[in-house]
Amino acid sequence: MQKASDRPFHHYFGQLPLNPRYETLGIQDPASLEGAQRFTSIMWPAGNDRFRESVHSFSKVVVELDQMVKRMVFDAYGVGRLYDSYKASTTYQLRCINYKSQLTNETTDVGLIPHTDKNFTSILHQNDVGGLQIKTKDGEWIEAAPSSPSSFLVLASDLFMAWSNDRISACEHQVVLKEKKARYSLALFSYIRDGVVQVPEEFVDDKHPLKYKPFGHFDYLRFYETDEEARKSKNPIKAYCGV
Ligand SMILES: O=C(O)CCC(=O)C(=O)O
Ligand SMILES: [Fe+2]
Repeated sequence: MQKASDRPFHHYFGQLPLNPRYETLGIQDPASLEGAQRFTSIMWPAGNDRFRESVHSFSKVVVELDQMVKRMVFDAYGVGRLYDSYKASTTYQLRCINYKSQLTNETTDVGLIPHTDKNFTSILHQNDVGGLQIKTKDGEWIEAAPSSPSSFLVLASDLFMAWSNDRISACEHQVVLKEKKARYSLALFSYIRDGVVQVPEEFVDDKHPLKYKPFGHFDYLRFYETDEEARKSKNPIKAYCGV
């Protein structure tokens, strides 16, 4: 397998001791023709137009959904003025995820252990094999069953929480594999490519003191990737840049 990205968390993952059934490949900038082409040429040096077209057209639509949701949230929180510059510094990764149906002597139903994502937003789409669960604010796990085959789930991740000075919570989720079939899902992750992530001044006042220092998104990912303690922490983004 060719390592095709120097960005943290943009490469292949699989055979992880905590998540043995989870395996995923990341496609960088999937909504651009160049991004879809770059990945396709790595996997199929002789070309695969159908795959490239599917990645590109799927990602374009899901990126539009991401932008629409974020614009609504920025407007609702009174910081619509920041949306365009935020959008200009956003980059995307599409992760194609496979949960193996069975491993030899495999007994675990763990697909993915409980976590929050380390990006800004995640948009998830799963096949007919369910398993995604979301933790409510009361600490209860609920099934996130799609209402139709074309359902998408938009989750706020660590960056959305830090940027909003904790007004928005990062969504804790996990995958529990109850069926014997293979499970496939697609996750579009958004990242801040340039500059620092900073809490807007509108979110800070006497009642809401600043909770996060300005930080770079990829610096946070590198910290998380290399720091064992950070990965064990209940709230790694607070450990990284909490005030
Ligand atoms: O497979 C899913 O539905 C969720 C994937 C996920 O949470 C992740 O890759 O971070
Ligand atoms: Fe996740």
